[in-house]
Amino acid sequence: MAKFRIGVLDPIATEGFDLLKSDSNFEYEERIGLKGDELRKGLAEFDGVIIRSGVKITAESLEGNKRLKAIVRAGVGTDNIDKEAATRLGIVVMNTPAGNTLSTAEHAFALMMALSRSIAPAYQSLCNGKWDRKLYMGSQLADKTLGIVGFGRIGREVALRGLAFRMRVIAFDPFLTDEQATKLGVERAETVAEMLPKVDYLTVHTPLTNETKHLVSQKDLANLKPGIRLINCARGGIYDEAALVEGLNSGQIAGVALDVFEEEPCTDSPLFGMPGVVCTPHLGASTEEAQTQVAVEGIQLLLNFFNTGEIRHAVNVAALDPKTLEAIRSYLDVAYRLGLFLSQWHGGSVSQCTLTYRGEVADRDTKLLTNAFCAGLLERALEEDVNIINAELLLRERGIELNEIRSQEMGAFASSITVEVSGGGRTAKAAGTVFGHNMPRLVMVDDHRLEAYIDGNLLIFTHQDVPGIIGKVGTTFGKHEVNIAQMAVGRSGNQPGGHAIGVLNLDSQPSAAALADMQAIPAVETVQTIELPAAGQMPSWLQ
Ligand SMILES: NC(=O)C1=CN([C@@H]2O[C@H](COP(=O)(O)OP(=O)(O)OC[C@H]3O[C@@H](n4cnc5c(N)ncnc54)[C@H](O)[C@@H]3O)[C@@H](O)[C@H]2O)C=CC1
Ligand SMILES: O=C(O)C(=O)COP(=O)(O)O
Repeated sequence: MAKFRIGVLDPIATEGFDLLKSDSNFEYEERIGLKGDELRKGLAEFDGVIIRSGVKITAESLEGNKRLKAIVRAGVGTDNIDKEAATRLGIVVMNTPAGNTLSTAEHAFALMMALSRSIAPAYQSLCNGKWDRKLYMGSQLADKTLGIVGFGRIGREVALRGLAFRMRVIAFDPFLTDEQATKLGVERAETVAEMLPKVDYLTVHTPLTNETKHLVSQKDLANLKPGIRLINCARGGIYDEAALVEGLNSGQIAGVALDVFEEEPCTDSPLFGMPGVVCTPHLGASTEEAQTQVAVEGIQLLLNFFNTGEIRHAVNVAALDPKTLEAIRSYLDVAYRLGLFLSQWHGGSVSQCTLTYRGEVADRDTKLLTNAFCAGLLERALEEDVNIINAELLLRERGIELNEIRSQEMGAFASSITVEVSGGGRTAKAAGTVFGHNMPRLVMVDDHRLEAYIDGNLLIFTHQDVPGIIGKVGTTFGKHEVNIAQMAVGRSGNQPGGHAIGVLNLDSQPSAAALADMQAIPAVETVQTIELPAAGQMPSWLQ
């Protein structure tokens, strides 16, 4: 078997390389600093890549990529990855959310202390041969108020350190409750604006979003407590850098410490060299401990993904651990086959799909099952590869409405998936289940209950439920030397004499002449072939 090829596109710790080398299913190449066309070509040579904040994976760099299946961010922020473009191509994006939490919290705190005691300029003045003790009069942290915006992993660790330094801590995060705040010994603010006039230090620990961009801008300057010190160890752009310069010049702001910048790398800024400013080049996660942890965790994510299909810490798809995958693999297969079946049985343009999960399967991760169905439904229609990562997005992008219903009621089977697709004035319906451990079955077509294999060459014929039909069908295919492996018939409402449907599993594809003879049988109304993968044959993303 060919080895999985991994690209290491930003520097990672040696422990990560050691882990990669220990698995013989993998080979890797280090390619640091790729950009533009070089990056696009490079990305197409790998099955998986691991990155940090250096390389920018844009939509252009992924264009036409048919090989890449996984991008791992050895760290937290995935803002340097165009996740929508990755999702559209069916590439899973995963990160290592906790490996650098402590180091980053410590760095934010280090910056805060450096600001309060003018550590950097005092040392610089010593280096310049001066002994200036008066100029560097500091400010004590104890009894000061620390404002924290973003109370996730890092924000909470910063709070603990603030409390240890006997600071009063006020936090704002839309997910922070009063109860949690009380338990952690902090006060909860309702808004950032409410916090600004109260805090002596403000530190931000959120991603950069539309809501957090320029969270402190020129219009907020007058609302800041005079003499405030601002720290950003999260993402550049959360503070408006121009407003910081203005606030420092007017004296409203006493100090600014930045580890991150609107444009990175940033080697030139009006802030650099201003009194009261200390900056570092994105060093929050740069400790041996954090780098070892994120490199090992990140490589492990890649090994597990390619070896077992496990999806962990994904930012663009639901998680899927090996146990769950094993438990629902057969249902993923049924859902995928129902999609393939219905795209052909409906035959027209679909505008709405409703999936109903009944029985035990309703307690499973139905989002993944729905994705598998979408992959089947789209597979024959689209040029691009469809899998459980991109299928739902591609479906919704085509304006197709998707509904999910879950019911614990079992119906005729312990578990079943029923799907109704409609569009262009036609509605088609099918249901599937799994017999035993891994025998997928089609148990309903439109309103006809039956029990048919859902693999290989299917032939579906609707007919009037009159005696002799089955014999005639058998004779017709015998004449054309097409072997019928299996036949299932379902009646509408299970009453004799009405409309019925027959599903044949054929050993080979019937010729046009065989189909014409079939259509010529009196009482046969419609005849349609449907192509499905052979039993046990699954798409690569399901193996
Ligand atoms: N400087 C560096 O080297 C590093 C920077 N980071 C950055 O630090 C930031 C925080 O990381 P973690 O704490 O690990 O993430 P996290 O996901 O644990 O926490 C983020 C918190 O921000 C909150 N949030 C989101 N929007 C908000 C808003 N509009 N207002 C207030 N709160 C909001 C969320 O509810 C969440 O609690 C991320 O941007 C990450 O990329 C992380 C590691 C290293
Ligand atoms: O984890 C994060 O979000 C970081 O910003 C750390 O960036 P880095 O991996 O040190 O380039």
